[in-house]
Amino acid sequence: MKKRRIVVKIGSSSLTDTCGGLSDAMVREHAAAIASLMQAGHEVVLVSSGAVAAGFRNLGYTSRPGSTAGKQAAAAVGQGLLVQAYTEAFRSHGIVVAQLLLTRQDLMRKERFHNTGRMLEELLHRGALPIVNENDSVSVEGITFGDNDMLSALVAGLVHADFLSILTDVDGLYDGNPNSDPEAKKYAFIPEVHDGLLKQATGTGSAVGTGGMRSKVLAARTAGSLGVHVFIGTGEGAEKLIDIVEGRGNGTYIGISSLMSGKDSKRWMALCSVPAGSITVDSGAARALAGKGTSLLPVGITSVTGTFKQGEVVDVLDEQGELIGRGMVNYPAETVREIIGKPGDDAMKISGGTTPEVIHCNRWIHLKIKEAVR
Ligand SMILES: Nc1ncnc2c1ncn2[C@@H]1O[C@H](COP(=O)(O)OP(=O)(O)O)[C@@H](O)[C@H]1O
Ligand SMILES: N[C@@H](CCC(=O)OP(=O)(O)O)C(=O)O
Repeated sequence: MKKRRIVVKIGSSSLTDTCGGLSDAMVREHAAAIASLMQAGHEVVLVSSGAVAAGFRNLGYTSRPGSTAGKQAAAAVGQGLLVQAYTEAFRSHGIVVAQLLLTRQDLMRKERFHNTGRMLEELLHRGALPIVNENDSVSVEGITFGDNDMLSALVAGLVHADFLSILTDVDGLYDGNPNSDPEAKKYAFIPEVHDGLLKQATGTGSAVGTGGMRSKVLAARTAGSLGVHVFIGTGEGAEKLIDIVEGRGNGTYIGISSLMSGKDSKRWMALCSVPAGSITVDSGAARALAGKGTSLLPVGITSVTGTFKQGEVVDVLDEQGELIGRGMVNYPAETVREIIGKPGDDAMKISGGTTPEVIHCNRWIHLKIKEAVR
């Protein structure tokens, strides 16, 4: 499996109950899921909310405080509790955690932006798990990130992440708030965020969260513009994040339309198959394959690696060696080598086959991940 850089955002509602206070069981479950991702070779940055929700009860509030001073005071208590809980939960997986509290100004100034990026790179390089939150206690009203959904999108852009997984208490984006509208229908895939979606996603959230679904959709739009694909939803158990990254998540995928909206075989080809080799194509073929309904012909192929058999899946690379898609081949590697660059009729004579197509368009998936790959 390709090693990816993944930002995981966990909302307050997925860490605490409505009365406030951290749920150790929830923290441990998230930690186990993140540990599985890291053990699979992925790099992870965690953006975790929960400081205000974890702290308000200890200060005598009966619900999440509304005032700025109340929120700042609750966060000052809760942030320590939050990181302590994560430190202990990750210790059992042998993972060192690092706390990073950011203010809007840290990303607004170019030098501080790059400095923050370099520090995150160093932590990732050392195998640590950065845990990011807004520095609520000192953030100045009016110049905050607004919510951690937007912070997670900006962090994903900052570290050039491939993927942002926003974990929340609802199993995806619906065309209305499912908590108040039982008829609301869920979106499985959304190619890109348009204004209509923003109207359907309200700012009404859980008792402990901020921003509701609207802030997640806005964050997904920002992440998309930074080349990061997004998942919004939920999951259970230690494998939930692996499932999400591999396309089996319980939620909504945004910005991976060509990757995810195909038939099951295409999804498998894109996400789970192990390519048996690769075929490099010239720029004309690369452009054609990006369009709809085009098959790969020998004339566009420039080189072949591996010893794949007929029916196996191969990576298709452009002239720069970037992955542009995957397909199931009609011919084994040795035959493809013989027909490289040949027109269709010649290719069929040489191969003895009934079709000139090396990969038929029905067995091809264009992976629009180029812009998201570091
Ligand atoms: N269109 C929608 N689809 C799904 N959930 C929605 C929608 N509109 C509003 N919501 C609400 O958004 C909530 C999640 O937001 P929030 O409480 O801020 O979560 P978190 O604490 O994880 O950031 C859901 O519990 C749901 O009530
Ligand atoms: N920085 C705040 C989180 C604010 C926020 O966006 O919360 P949420 O909607 O639960 O992700 C905290 O730690 O409480």
